[in-house]
Amino acid sequence: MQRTMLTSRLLRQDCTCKVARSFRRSLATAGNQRLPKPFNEANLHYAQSSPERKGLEEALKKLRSQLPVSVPSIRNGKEVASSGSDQLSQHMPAEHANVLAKYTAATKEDVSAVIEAALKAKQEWADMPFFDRAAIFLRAAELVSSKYRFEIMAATMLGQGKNAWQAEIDAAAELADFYRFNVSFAQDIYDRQPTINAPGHAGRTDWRPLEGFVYAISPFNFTAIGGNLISGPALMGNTVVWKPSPSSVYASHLVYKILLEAGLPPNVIQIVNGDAEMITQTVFDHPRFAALNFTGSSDVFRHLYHKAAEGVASKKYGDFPRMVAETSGKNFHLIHSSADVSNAVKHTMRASFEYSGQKCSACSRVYLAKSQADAFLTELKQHMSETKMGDPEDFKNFLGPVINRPAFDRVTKIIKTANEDSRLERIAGGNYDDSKGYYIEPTAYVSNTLDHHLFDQELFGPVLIIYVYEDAEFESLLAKIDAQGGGFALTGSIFANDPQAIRKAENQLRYAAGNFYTNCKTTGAVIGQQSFGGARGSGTNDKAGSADSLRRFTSPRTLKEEFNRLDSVLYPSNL
Ligand SMILES: NC(=O)c1ccc[n+]([C@@H]2O[C@H](COP(=O)([O-])OP(=O)(O)OC[C@H]3O[C@@H](n4cnc5c(N)ncnc54)[C@H](O)[C@@H]3O)[C@@H](O)[C@H]2O)c1
Ligand SMILES: N[C@@H](CCC=O)C(=O)O
Repeated sequence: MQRTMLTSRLLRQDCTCKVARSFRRSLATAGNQRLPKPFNEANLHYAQSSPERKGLEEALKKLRSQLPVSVPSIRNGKEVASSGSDQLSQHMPAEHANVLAKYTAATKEDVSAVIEAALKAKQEWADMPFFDRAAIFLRAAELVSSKYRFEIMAATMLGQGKNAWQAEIDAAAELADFYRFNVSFAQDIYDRQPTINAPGHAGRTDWRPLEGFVYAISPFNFTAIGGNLISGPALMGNTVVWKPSPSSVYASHLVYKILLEAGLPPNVIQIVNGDAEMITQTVFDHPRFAALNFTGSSDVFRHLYHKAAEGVASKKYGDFPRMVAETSGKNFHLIHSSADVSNAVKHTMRASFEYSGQKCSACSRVYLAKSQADAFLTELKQHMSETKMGDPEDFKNFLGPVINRPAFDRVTKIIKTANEDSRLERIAGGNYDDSKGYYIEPTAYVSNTLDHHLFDQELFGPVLIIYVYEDAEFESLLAKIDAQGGGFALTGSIFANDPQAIRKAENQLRYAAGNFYTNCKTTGAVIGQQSFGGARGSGTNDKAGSADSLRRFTSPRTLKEEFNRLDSVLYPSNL
């Protein structure tokens, strides 16, 4: 009897608590909520004896002491230990004999189960108030920029071969920026509501998530890009299946772990590693495949577009899947006769050789005015001979290795062929060494002709090709710059002090770059300041780091309600 009374008291209490909780929730959600204004994470500088350098060194030491780390698969929010014969490894580009991480390849059955789990998780996630969804990503931004800053940077340095500065601007700052700014971009979209209603009418827009699941595929070269490809669609209420690059498995796992710690419910985002073709085929065979969010090379995207188009043609999918992609570039610096040469050289050094040219935005073709050529080339050669290359953990090194064996073989083959090419004069670099890591010297050639295939090929390594033009040919050159570049149109810069030259370049190169810069380099777009992406062969130009990109992961529903009744079938003109 006593027990029954106690139980019913507890039940009543529980009930009261639930009511109180739901009352609090309804109080908390009454009124329009304004999320905090986003801000760019301030960069730490890692100067000698700085606390951040010490913190990073400790994180690197700790990670080294744990190698190889085991990356578990996470299913239903729980870790499944790596095991069995389907084990794969992520090697370190600076020490290719060493394994950074071991992980398990997903089977076809795993991928199917992950898709079903994503579809199951979807309703509850989409129903969660936006404020609560956003709070998870804002919390994650804080975890990235504080508790996990050095850990995720260390993973990016050892795994993807970035030095401290490159890891800082990517895995710490840009990742936190993506989370904070995406929240504000999502808010902008939800705020888009009809502003005009006829008397007695009310209209609304319901920014629905897509009907189905989103598939995200990320490249190796930016830890932050993976974080963005998944967080944008998820913020808009979608669930996401994520296939990271095999060369960034460990850093991607940390990105995911941080999101789970920040409160992301199980299965809202799930990682599948392994055979890219099989995983993608399994995804594309599913009728609820709703969107691809891809960053990587143009050729891979073309292949994926083709596959998805086959599914569209055979009416496999409920919706026309959204295809969102940021891909390759063949980016240019155009140096005008009025340019500040020394400034142009320094920007070119950074744009072409930072992170060994492995940025989609890297400058890999330069058009140089003849009157500036001596000064430009002399200073460029000097910087190239002084620049230090080596272990990314050594803070003095400006550039490190390229990512893996295929990248090393591809770029060194380009160099070997170029070294033999009588149309090209090698002005610096040209050596390479893969005895320990995949190291390629910063290399530059001056071409005596504009009609060289190196002006049309994405190199994705520390190799630059330069053409010296007659100052008087500036205007006719613009058409050539526009026409070459391998059909890509990602980033480009003009260096000039003559406003007419800047205006002409800006106008005539309107479609040659999605991000066009004046007197600064082609790399280094900052989230919230320069949204990023290009058209032509460089992608769908939905602009990473903008509301436009998040908008692609919604399917708006228009609602209208009338408050008056209709009194007649006939129009006034019928009477
Ligand atoms: N425009 C941008 O914002 C941007 C940013 C970063 C990188 N990139 C581009 O990415 C490339 C470098 O990155 P990468 O080497 O990781 O590119 P990649 O195209 O080789 O790989 C990108 C992703 O696609 C996957 N993939 C490869 N083949 C596949 C297939 N057949 N089916 C399904 N998935 C497949 C990879 O596993 C990886 O996850 C460069 O071309 C660079 O310009 C572009
Ligand atoms: N958004 C980066 C490039 C990302 C591609 O690799 C930049 O602007 O440099």
